[in-house]
Amino acid sequence: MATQMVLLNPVLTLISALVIPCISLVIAHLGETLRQISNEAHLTVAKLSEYLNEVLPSMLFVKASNAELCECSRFQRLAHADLSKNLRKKRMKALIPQIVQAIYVGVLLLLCFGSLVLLRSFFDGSRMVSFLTSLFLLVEPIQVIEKSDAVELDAVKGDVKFCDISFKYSDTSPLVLNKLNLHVKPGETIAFIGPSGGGKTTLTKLLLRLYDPLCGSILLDNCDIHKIQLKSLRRHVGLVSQDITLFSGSVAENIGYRDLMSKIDMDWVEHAARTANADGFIRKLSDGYETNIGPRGSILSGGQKQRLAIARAIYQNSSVLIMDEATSALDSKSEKLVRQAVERLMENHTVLVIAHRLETILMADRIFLLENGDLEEITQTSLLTKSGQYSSQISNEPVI
Ligand SMILES: Nc1ncnc2c1ncn2[C@@H]1O[C@H](COP(=O)(O)OP(=O)(O)OP(=O)(O)O)[C@@H](O)[C@H]1O
Repeated sequence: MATQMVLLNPVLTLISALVIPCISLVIAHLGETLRQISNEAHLTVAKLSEYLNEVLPSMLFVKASNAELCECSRFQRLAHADLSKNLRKKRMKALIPQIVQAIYVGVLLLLCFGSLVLLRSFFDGSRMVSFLTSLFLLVEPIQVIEKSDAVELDAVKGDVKFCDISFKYSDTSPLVLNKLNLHVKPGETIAFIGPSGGGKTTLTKLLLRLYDPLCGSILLDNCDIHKIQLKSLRRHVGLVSQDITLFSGSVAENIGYRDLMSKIDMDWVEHAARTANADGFIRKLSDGYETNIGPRGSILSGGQKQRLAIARAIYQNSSVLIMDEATSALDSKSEKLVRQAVERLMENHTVLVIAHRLETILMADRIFLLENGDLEEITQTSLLTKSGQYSSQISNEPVI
């Protein structure tokens, strides 16, 4: 387009070349302003939800302390701050395309007018239209500031690479991870052990892109996770969390959580439950797979909850699984059923497990000690000889 413009009229092209960077600067400035406003809006909504999470479960205490009015006004203050920040964000979002378009139209009109007045003699109408069209097509891509080139991954083998990863939670806090490198091959199970606060959970949070590393990159099947659509990344990387998040709703809805907004595949739900050793107890519930398990799965035992969480991971069918091993005590029969389910899970997935039980650690292909931001591979033998040293994190007993 630029060549075409030079051929049509070099003088006007020169003028346009001066104008285009100015437009880019204005657009970049608007984008930066929007980013700042968005950040502020995220903060206010975070404060509001933090407040609600704290106060709603303490309602009994609030009432007993006659503090309803005080809490009501605190809520109103936070809600109002959130509302005004979000309205500002919406206004800015709506305004930016209008401003950009107004600038384009203004510049085009200026160019039309200038060329008519100054160059009428050697710049006819058709050449003029051709020039302006070329200019428009040239400038158009500048506008795509919000378009993402993130890719969607269809199938993933489960190859994960952490390359020179460093991370800290804030500018003032110390490094949690320090130039850490790890290559996990497809189908491998890696156990992470280490002292509390060593950074095991943080490492897995980076893989899920809950946080971005300070430097370094994480690759999934050799594709930088920054370049993968977040939705796609989290479809391929599943999480079985330690606190076992179950929701009020039917067993089927909890297992088929991934498809809650579409159609849950009941055959696949039952397959997942069978693989996770959960089918037996589910069928004994009053309504089988349609039984409502109550808030946070309150009608289920600890072991049943764990098997349901594993069934959900199997249903999700992610190639990579992050498992933060639950530490709650189970009786030996239940413990065996859970262990079997975990073993089956490990068969078909790349698994990164934050392990607390010695048995789980020994099931892994490789074991890594994460301490003071560094990762050190240790063999089973040295683990067993050193087990006294890690005894606060590892136990043969189900409880740490
Ligand atoms: N959201 C957060 N903001 C600030 N610091 C955090 C946050 N989460 C964790 N940390 C800090 O980062 C460090 C690593 O925490 P992390 O949860 O990754 O450790 P961990 O090895 O998983 O510990 P544990 O075995 O006790 O779960 C700790 O010092 C912790 O205090």
